[in-house]
Amino acid sequence: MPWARIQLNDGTSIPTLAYGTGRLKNGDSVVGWVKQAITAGFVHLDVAQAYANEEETGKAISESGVPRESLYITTKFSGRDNLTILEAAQQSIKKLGVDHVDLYLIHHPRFATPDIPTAWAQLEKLKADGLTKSLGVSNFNEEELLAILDVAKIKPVANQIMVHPYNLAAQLPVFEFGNKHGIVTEGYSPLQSLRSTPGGPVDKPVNDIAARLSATPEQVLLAWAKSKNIVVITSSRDHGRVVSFLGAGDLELTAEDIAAIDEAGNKGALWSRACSKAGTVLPWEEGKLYDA
Ligand SMILES: NC(=O)C1=CN([C@@H]2O[C@H](COP(=O)(O)OP(=O)(O)OC[C@H]3O[C@@H](n4cnc5c(N)ncnc54)[C@H](OP(=O)(O)O)[C@@H]3O)[C@@H](O)[C@H]2O)C=CC1
Repeated sequence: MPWARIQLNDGTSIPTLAYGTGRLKNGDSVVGWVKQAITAGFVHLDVAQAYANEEETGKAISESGVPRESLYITTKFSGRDNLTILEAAQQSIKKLGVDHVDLYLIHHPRFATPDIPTAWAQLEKLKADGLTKSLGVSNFNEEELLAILDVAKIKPVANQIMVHPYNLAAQLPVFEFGNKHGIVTEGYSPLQSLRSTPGGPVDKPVNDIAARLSATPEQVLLAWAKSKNIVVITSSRDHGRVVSFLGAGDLELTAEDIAAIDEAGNKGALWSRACSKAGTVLPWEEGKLYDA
């Protein structure tokens, strides 16, 4: 099954692969990178006020020639420029050159000011005013999600959190809480192990599976994330990678493949924690990735 869409609790659906603009800097190049992703076939764009490239993303959307209604656009309130949630959403929409976004997230609970219930009520107003189709959050834990569910007239559809093999176990409680309450998990930084921890325990199963399936390690990691029934949020400036990420939706990992990556990820996380307690730094630990 290629990258499909999954149903959200408000009756809309979301494409399960997204192209994120978080690492895209340098003005004009951003337009080219985002356009390249849209032209290759990415239909879901993940942007944020904090990434400071909504305008370039908007330009890429318009230059791509792909109709707005074929795209799924997420942006986030990141507490920048002393704007209220309403002002920030209006500004983002204007910069993106659209009349509404598909999903609006609170980027981090620390931006839910003065408190989570008040911020959530402001998000609900955005939906009532037609500025966004769906509402969600990012980097929220179970307690913070509960603070919304306790008051929500409209439930969050998604919680965007970091998901890669080394932190899956640490993220499972919030992931399962989401499942229980109909909140889809979006997983960002699926390629973290390749980027910042080369040589870690996950590499061997990932490389073995990639060789067997004539795939790249990146594709295997994306297929692994997909197997968890989450929305996968990745990115690349490289045309070949962009195309290969789209193709990763067709990779068929076996239950054994998935279990081997899970196991190596857990082992890596545990090993990392034990070593950091003992004061040893492993080569693949550089970058302090293990947010577990
Ligand atoms: N809500 C939140 O708080 C956060 C949300 N996000 C969202 O998720 C998106 C994706 O996050 P990101 O961490 O970039 O996702 P990934 O883990 O998928 O990493 C993508 C990056 O990895 C690089 N890469 C790919 N393959 C390799 C390799 N083999 N070796 C080294 N580097 C490689 C790519 O570089 P290249 O361009 O050269 O191909 C690209 O910059 C962000 O853009 C943002 O939209 C991210 C972080 C936090």
